[in-house]
Amino acid sequence: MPERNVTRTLSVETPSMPGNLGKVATAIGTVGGDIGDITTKQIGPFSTIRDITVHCENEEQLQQVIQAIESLGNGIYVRAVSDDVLHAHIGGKIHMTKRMDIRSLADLRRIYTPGVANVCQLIQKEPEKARFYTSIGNTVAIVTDGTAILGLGNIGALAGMPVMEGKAALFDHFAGISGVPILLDTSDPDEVVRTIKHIASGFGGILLEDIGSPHCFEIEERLVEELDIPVMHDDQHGTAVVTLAAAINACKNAGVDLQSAVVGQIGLGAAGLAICRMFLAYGIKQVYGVDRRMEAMQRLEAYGGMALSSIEELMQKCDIVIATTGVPGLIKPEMIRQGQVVLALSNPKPEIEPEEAMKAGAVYAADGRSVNNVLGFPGIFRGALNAHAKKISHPMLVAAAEAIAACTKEGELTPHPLDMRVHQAVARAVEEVALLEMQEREIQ
Ligand SMILES: NC(=O)c1ccc[n+]([C@@H]2O[C@H](COP(=O)([O-])OP(=O)(O)OC[C@H]3O[C@@H](n4cnc5c(N)ncnc54)[C@H](O)[C@@H]3O)[C@@H](O)[C@H]2O)c1
Ligand SMILES: O=C(O)C[C@H](O)C(=O)O
Ligand SMILES: [Mg+2]
Repeated sequence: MPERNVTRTLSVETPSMPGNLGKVATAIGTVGGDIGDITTKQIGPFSTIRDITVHCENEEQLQQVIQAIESLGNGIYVRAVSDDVLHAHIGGKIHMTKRMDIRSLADLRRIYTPGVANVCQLIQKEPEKARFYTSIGNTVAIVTDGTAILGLGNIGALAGMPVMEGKAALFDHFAGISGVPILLDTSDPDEVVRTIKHIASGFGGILLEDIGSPHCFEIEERLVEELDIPVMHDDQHGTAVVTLAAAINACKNAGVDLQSAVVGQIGLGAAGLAICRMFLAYGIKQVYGVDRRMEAMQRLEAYGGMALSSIEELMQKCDIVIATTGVPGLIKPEMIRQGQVVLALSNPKPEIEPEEAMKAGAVYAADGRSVNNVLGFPGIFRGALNAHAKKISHPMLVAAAEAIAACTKEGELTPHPLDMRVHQAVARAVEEVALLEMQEREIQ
């Protein structure tokens, strides 16, 4: 099945006569369009209007679909073409809402002045009570500087807002956490760290999102060190957790020992380097990497990985290949080695389509839609917030990866992202490890 990146809803008018819908459907299929939903909007004595959702490989094919319908003639034509994805974004995807009714003046005085003043003074005297009497303990800032929005590059924080709103929607849905997008107009580590520290008291945690490398490393390290709430760069550790889960399952399914597998990472930016560090810390001995930037390769070597000089060499050498470069089509089918596991994780388009990799001989192949950090970050923060953890430690991340792996159906690499049990299992596993770590620290 070819990749279908363009989805549009066509408003199609036909004379109200049996057979016309069939003609339209055949016209769409003849040029390769794939029909999704069909909704009848209006049936009149003379004409019928239907919304037909069509998935196409590209814009060119969409135009062919429209032409094919129009060329049917006899009163059949396309009235309008609309973009459902764009439509779904009108007004944004999130909204902050109240948690109680405001029906009477008594309600008003209880939740607002004068009642609220007492609560303020209580928190002034005992700041730790803010976690109990405000939403802070359940609110996470989703912070971006817009420098690595998906694989679209440095498009700015404002253009990245739809992604941040998406992450906030996922936080709410999968973990009941309020995510608040924060857009920064600076990438300077000093300024980013200073800004986040100035706003941190209003949040129970900080999720750094789509902040490019190498400045993301310094920003995260400093914030983890200087703040006493969980801070995690999703593109680094959220991705590493889910990739480790996929690798655990790939090896289990193939009857291979993960620790002795040869792993290759193409692209050693935020996601790629964190994946290598996670794999090395998990005990995998041979982790190779390539990047077009020398300093990224040096960073890999500093963590115990091995740099290679070309993608071709890496593809020859490795049993499991992971790519996070943001470059669609970077892996050519002829580079695939028989029996390889290929995880091409760049969004919105992978380095190679999974179907193409499988056709070329891969034993397992996945892209960034199925191996996606959505499986990790909601549960990781839920667990950390539940435990009142001050940091997200490596063992907490490993526990998350193992929980994701354990929730996966036999023969697959990752679980279904909409399966609530996965997010609950991740939260439980992370909370347990966090509480254990806190107990151990108290004993010492
Ligand atoms: N599936 C997921 O959950 C997930 C999570 C995070 C990131 N990603 C994807 O990974 C990609 C990278 O994200 P990032 O945050 O790591 O960005 P980044 O900018 O930090 O890293 C990209 C790295 O790829 C390298 N690179 C680019 N082109 C290359 C080439 N031709 N050959 C070798 N190296 C090359 C760059 O030098 C850089 O080091 C994006 O497309 C993003 O969508 C996916
Ligand atoms: O946003 C996603 O879908 C995953 C990831 O955070 C990315 O940047 O690609
Ligand atoms: Mg991201």
